[in-house]
Amino acid sequence: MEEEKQKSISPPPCPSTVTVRRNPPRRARATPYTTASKQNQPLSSHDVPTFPIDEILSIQIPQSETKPTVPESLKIFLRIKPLKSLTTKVITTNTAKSRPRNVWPQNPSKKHIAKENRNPEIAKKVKKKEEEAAAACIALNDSYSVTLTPPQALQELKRSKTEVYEGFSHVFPADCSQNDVYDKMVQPLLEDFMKGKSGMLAALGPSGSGKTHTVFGTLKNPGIVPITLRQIFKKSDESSDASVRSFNLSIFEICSERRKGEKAYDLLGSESSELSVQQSTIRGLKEVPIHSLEEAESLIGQAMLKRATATTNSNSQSSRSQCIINIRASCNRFSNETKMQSSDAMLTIVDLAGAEREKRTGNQGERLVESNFINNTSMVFGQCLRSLLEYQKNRKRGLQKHHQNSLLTRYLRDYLEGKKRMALILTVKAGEEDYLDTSYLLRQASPYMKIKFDNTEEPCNKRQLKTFPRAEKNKKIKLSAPKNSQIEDIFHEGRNQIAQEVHLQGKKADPTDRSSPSLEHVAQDKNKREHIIMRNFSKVLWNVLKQYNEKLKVAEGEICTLKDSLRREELKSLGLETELISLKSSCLVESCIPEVEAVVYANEEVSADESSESPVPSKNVNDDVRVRCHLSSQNDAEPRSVNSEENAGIPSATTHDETVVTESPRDQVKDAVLVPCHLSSQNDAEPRQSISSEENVGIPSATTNVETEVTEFPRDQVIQNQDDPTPSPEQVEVSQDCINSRMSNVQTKSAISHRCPDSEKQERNRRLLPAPSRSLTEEMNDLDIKDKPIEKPQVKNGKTRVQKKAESTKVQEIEVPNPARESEPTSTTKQRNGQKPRRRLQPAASVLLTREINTLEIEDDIAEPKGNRGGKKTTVSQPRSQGSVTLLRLLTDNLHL
Ligand SMILES: Nc1ncnc2c1ncn2[C@@H]1O[C@H](COP(=O)(O)OP(=O)(O)OP(=O)(O)O)[C@@H](O)[C@H]1O
Repeated sequence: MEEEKQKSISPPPCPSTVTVRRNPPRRARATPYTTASKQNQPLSSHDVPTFPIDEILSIQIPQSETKPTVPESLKIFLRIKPLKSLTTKVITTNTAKSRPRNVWPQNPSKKHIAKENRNPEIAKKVKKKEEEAAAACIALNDSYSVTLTPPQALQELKRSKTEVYEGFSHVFPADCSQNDVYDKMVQPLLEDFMKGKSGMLAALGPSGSGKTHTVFGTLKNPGIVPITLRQIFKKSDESSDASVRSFNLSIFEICSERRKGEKAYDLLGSESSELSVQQSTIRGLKEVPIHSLEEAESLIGQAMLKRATATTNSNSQSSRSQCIINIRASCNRFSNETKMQSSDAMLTIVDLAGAEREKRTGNQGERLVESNFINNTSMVFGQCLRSLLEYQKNRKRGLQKHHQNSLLTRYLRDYLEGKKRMALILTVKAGEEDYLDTSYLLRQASPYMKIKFDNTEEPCNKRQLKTFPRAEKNKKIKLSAPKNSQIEDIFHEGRNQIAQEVHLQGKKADPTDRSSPSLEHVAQDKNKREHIIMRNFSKVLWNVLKQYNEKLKVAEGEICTLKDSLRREELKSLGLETELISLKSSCLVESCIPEVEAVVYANEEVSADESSESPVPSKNVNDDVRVRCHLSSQNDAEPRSVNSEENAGIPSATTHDETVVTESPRDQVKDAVLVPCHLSSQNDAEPRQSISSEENVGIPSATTNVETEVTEFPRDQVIQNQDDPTPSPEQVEVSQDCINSRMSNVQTKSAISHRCPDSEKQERNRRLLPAPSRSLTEEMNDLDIKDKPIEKPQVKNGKTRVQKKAESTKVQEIEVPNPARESEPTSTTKQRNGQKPRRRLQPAASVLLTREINTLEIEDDIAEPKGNRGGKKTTVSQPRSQGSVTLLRLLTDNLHL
């Protein structure tokens, strides 16, 4: 136990071997202490040196100065043009003839000026006058501020006072050289440009203030463009990386043409070098590669000769256009000097046309139009800068899009939105007469100094991106439903677009061109665009299908409508046919008065024999009565002559009789009474000795509807008809026979109402009965035949349901609309709701038949409601035997009644 305790307390023994890690080699700097200890004795855990904290703390680390990054402000320079008096007066005193100004190439008159200036006397005079003149308008305070003094006249009027403008990046006095301007203003921009940063420099000022002189200069006194080019090539020569950069020069101008708006012309192109302008993109601009200064200067001279100039009161060679000079530096490979992959950079120098006052310039006509365009462009340019300033003060307001109002500002959009660095040089004239122009410019432009470039983007090759606006092309695909041919067009257009893009991208995807997108990016873009095109195509297809679906629905609706109209037309034609038949019949009747015209609607089951055997009641018809008789009968055939098998299931006949009685207006014929008589009879079997009860029972023997109608008829026709010996038509005979025969058999009424439409039944409510019928009615009245309510058999699903009545006698429904006949016995007629009494007429044979049937003690009956026009119903119950009921059921089932 003690040994174990000692082991646990004592430290572990040192290993015999030490592994030295050699990869990666980490060797601390040897200190005197460690080297000494190493030399003397080996290391042990007790000899570990203490951490040299005091030594470390004693080391003084130089504090790095972290300056807060101040956003760069817009640099505004001011250049004061030498007084006009200085040059002109000197010229006038020393030269007899004034020569026109010529900016490029150099004006030779200036040589004389320089020569005269060498004369000390003259120089003194000039200097004195220059100082006097300068004091009159603008005075240089220091390199960054000026004092503007109004002329004496304006001071007296107290309309204006002396103002101090300060904060300029630099103020160039009148006697400054072009090189001074370059050094102070252009040099910093050029350095950035050579590092791959784009920049813009613009000259602003009233007409004749020296913008063009500052930008282009003269041959002997070159401006910032020639000096810049010189410096570019000088730097390229000095730099070891000169071979990796190439420069291109492009110059174009924007001017206005009457009624044509703004136009852009390439000043390095051929004569007809109008450029196409699309939004902020100028297409077709010629970029000339420049390899030497001479080449560049030659191109500048060429462009200046092409530029639109004109003589005005302010300037003998006044620029009438906005001139833009682009120097593009493209980097071919990785730059050792900048240690970064440079991209294309653009240095843009703009010589704006000077704002003009109409009074001063005296412009008219074309010059005035130009002047308006120039002033407008200057105004828009200023608006853009002001709105940028306001936006930077209060970013919630948003940047107003003034740049859209002119082509120049559209082109310079990135600069005017503060995305790229730029510098402005204001050129002013110092004469008293120039006070207003100078004051206006300084007041307008001095606030621009507060514009910051804190959000400048890294230089990007926007021009290249603009060359193929993909988004715009995609927008052209309409999502509305086009026609079929349009779909194909869109599809092919999309395909062509993809092919075109791929072709262009393939061209751009040159491995030597670092600014072009990679091949992978191109492929992704292609897939994306293809996906968008296909999606749009499917949308279009879907819309077209929807349209066709709607059209199909409309077509179906039209088909239904046409079918309906066809059905209606068919019904109409049927109605017309029926009318024609009735007209024909009426014509026949009229010609045969007092003939009786009867139309018999008989079923196929009506046997001809039965009809022929019926007695002819023609003589019973009143002479002056026209009778239209529709007989519908249903009979179960003659029981004696037909065997049981034949009778079974065969409805004998259904007869509808409709008799129209026309009454003479003179005589008011008493016999001719308008008696709508509706007789429905149904008789089952005849005497049972000849037919078995099972076979015959239930067969509806007959249904007879008799309509009798009495109408007025001319007397003449009646007489004529009386005289007419023409016998009654066969229809009448048949109908009368049927009436007689059926009435003789009618004790019950078959309720096969579904064979006759309700309308027909209603029409048959009014019937005219002939004289025999009336007598029959009287006789039947004597027999105390009681009317029973007829229950209409309910037809459901094509089947007839026969309701049995306990008590039934016969069916008779007689309407007596003629009040003259009310006095006749109508005891058996049930009057309802105070309606007109009806008279029932039956032939004599029916009385006998009734008597016979009464003796048969028929138990069952089949009720059939007989509605009339007044909605009255008379029910008649008929007793039926068991057999007849069964037979009737069989018949109805087989015939689908
Ligand atoms: N700093 C200067 N030193 C000497 N001459 C100057 C200077 N500035 C301008 N000039 C002369 O003034 C005249 C008008 O100058 P310039 O044509 O450059 O004015 P501008 O502002 O371009 O006028 P515009 O807007 O009408 O074109 C020219 O003859 C030019 O040589």
